[in-house]
Amino acid sequence: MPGDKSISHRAFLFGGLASGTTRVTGLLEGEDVLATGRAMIAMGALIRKEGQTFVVDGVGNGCLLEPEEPLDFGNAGTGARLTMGLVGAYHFGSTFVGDASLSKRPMGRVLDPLREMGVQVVARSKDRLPLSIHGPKATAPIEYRVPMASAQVKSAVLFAGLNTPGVTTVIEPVMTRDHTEKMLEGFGANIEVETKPDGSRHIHLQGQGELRGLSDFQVPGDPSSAAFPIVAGLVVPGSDVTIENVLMNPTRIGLIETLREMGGSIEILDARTEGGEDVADLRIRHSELTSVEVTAERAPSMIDEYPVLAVAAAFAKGRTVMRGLDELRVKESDRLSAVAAGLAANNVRHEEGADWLVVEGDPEGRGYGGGSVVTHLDHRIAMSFLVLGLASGKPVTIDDGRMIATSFPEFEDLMKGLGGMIEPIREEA
Ligand SMILES: O=C(O)C1=C[C@@H](OP(=O)(O)O)[C@@H](O)[C@H](O)C1
Ligand SMILES: C=C(OP(=O)(O)O)C(=O)O
Repeated sequence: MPGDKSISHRAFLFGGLASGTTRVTGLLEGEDVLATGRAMIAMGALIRKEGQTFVVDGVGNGCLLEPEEPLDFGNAGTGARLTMGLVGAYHFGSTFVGDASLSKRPMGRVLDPLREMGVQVVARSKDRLPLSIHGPKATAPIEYRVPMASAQVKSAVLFAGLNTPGVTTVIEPVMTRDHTEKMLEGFGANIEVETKPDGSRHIHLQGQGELRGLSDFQVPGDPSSAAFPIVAGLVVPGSDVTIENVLMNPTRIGLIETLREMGGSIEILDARTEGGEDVADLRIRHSELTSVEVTAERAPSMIDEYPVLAVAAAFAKGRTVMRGLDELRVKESDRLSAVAAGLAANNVRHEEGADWLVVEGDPEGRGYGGGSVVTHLDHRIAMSFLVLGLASGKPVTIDDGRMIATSFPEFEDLMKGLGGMIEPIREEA
């Protein structure tokens, strides 16, 4: 599996900021993560590759350099938002640009807390890219309650807190992926996490402390990428697939839990801890799936996996109901409507609501396929519908597969290696 995308972004950010050298293995070499690496280089970090290891020489906390050119984050929401937090606490200017998809996504969710800390923002319209930010002489520490379930917002405020005097506190009402907190601790930051009786988490970070590079940082395989061969293995008759080295952090395994509840045969082999994270190998066998109701509480632990869950649901007996999907509307595409449109184009019965989706499955799927899916520059829409095509009666076509390289550059080869028929139709130059 390619390295986890969330952890890979953070490996460049923390490694580039720490003093000393961080050696990272297993990093995802996808376009999104590489954009974050380039941004850190533009601000003074040195990054080189030795064999399979990325060697990152950091600048030291508080010592980033002003970037001379706009920082281009391409398709990468995580990279752009976390870096905005990071540079917001520096008394210099930086400009953020991105592709057509990223330029439509809301940035106000990270800019609002940064403004509270004293950061100036100049955006052409409604806090969308392209935009420029400039930090004050010293940012003011804040206590910030994250208004939506978002690890990116939580992390952006914590990154800003790193170069802010005093204690920055982030309160998250529901737990989201905890990679930033874990890595802050690993890199030596002074951080304390309290879980309150109501389940909310209060994260306190003492600013301006030293971060130290890590001599051996390993990025485990990405469960959000593993989701595609997992669902393919469950829905394609005759499959028996083993996927090695998958991150099993409890904040990331909602899809695996849901598919097991649907009757999916997913065996957890050799569960172990590596570099402070739970990791396992997974054996997946073709299964008869049954519909389930997926509650809104599960959304944060599988937020990027709903498009491919919808594909699994298409082959499950009964009506699968998924609730609490409002955040899907602000991803690389409006994923809720992109999924609904892709299902409609390929004869899968479904209903779309403001923040819910119902998929009515057909385990045989003979009538499925034949449609063309509009991906809207969204890698997960592209990969999900290619998986639908693997088990459908007729082929499924996607309009553009190039974005797959943002998170899973090996996708086509890996799926073909498993026996999947994926044919690129490339236009002659
Ligand atoms: O923090 C992260 O690495 C991510 C958080 C999630 O976004 P939100 O914070 O917007 O939920 C997720 O969708 C994204 O792919 C990666
Ligand atoms: C939402 C995603 O990424 P990002 O927000 O980093 O663009 C994703 O990878 O599914």
